[in-house]
Amino acid sequence: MKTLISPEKKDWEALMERPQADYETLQSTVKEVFDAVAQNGDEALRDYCERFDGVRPKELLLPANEIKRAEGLLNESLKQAIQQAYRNIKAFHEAQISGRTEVETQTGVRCWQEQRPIEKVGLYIPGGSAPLFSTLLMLAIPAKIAGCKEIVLCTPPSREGIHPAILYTAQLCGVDKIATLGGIQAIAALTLGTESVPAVYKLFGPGNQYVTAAKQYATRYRVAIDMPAGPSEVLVVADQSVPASFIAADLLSQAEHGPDSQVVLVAQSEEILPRVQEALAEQLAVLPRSEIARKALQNSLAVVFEDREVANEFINDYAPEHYIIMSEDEDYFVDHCYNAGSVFVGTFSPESAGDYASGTNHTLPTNGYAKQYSGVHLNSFTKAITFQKLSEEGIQNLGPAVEEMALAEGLQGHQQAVRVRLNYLKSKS
Ligand SMILES: NC(=O)c1ccc[n+]([C@@H]2O[C@H](COP(=O)([O-])OP(=O)(O)OC[C@H]3O[C@@H](n4cnc5c(N)ncnc54)[C@H](O)[C@@H]3O)[C@@H](O)[C@H]2O)c1
Ligand SMILES: N[C@H](CO)Cc1c[nH]c[nH+]1
Ligand SMILES: [Zn+2]
Repeated sequence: MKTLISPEKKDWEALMERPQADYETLQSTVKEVFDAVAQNGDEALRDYCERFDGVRPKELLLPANEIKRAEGLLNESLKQAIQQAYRNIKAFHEAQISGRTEVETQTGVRCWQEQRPIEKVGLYIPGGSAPLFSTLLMLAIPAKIAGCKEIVLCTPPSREGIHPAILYTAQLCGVDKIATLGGIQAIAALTLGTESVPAVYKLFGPGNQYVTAAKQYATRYRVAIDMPAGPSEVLVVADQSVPASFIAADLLSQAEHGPDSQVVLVAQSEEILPRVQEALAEQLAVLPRSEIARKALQNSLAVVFEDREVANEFINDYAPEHYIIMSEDEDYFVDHCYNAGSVFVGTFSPESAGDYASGTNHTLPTNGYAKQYSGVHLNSFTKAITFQKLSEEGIQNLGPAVEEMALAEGLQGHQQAVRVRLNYLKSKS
């Protein structure tokens, strides 16, 4: 980890940079795959599966009996854990159901807004380096609560097929359309539609830089995306009261996701650093994914700011995907947090709790996009539609103002739509 003591503000921008693959190479690969899928459908999907994942699936959509079979392959304690997570995530997302907003803006003019589901959605479940069945809970549960009609799931195939925990979770959530597709080709299939894979209206889910670039590219085809949810990251702010082993474990929990993950420690005192370095070394020595985590740590950062206001400004500028606050200044940092995907407050709130089972969603904006995007939530799966109904009295009350404004914009057709009604009502009375 690169260590800096009170870096000056002019140097912050460089510190905010996340590890990035070469943009031009990414874009040209994404375009190549989209063009091929547009032209050759399923056949192109099989070709790219073979090239990027080393398998050529015969059936791109999994048959229902294979999905059912997974239940028998999972041990009981894992099933219980998944069910516990399911209940918490469902409870938290059900609580987000927002009713209809209705206002009579003036007499006879009634306006209301309701959430209606996005009918067709595509869920991407990462599976390149770990089978993230937890992501399936995070996406399928709110999609179901929202009432989405068609839910299509894509996840990368391996020689052993799809991991049984992904299939079990899909069945638990009531998702039965599963395509064995990963990476750019999965996103292209869900965007363009092929013989086997239906096109959807909105794409959800995290992924590596290929997946994220493909989702951003997909928006040119009239498909929406949840947000750029790329390589995982965490920022921990800590003071000297926190056990170094907690800080190290939290940093490693995200560093182990991939070599392009980034973790940041904002220490409120320099004295913390050697203790954290020691704890990191100790924990890395026994971490099965230590090679990946070590690479991520090379792109990572420890900064010291003794002044909590400066620390807070740095944190909001960095806009972390996950933000862990372990400090006696907890209330200050919570109250002054403006840019973060999800916040973990206090010494006993490890980020892993939110990754799996506390109830919040783990599909979150990375790479500084927490400045403008929220993580996935229930209304990511809905659209707010507005309605209005004007009574005779309502059009009489509102009409003259609309006419006046339409004329001032030089739009007589608009004025006419009001005038014919007002004339009609006048002739009736
Ligand atoms: N932000 C979030 O909310 C969030 C949540 C969970 C996971 N994540 C991140 O998701 C990522 C998962 O990545 P992953 O790689 O394990 O799985 P993945 O499923 O995202 O990507 C695997 C796919 O990448 C494609 N690919 C690999 N190398 C390629 C190449 N050279 N050219 C073209 N395509 C290639 C392959 O098709 C493969 O199927 C991690 O970075 C993790 O940190 C983020
Ligand atoms: N930390 C990831 C989000 O960035 C989510 C995850 C799934 N499994 C483990 N972690
Ligand atoms: Zn994680």
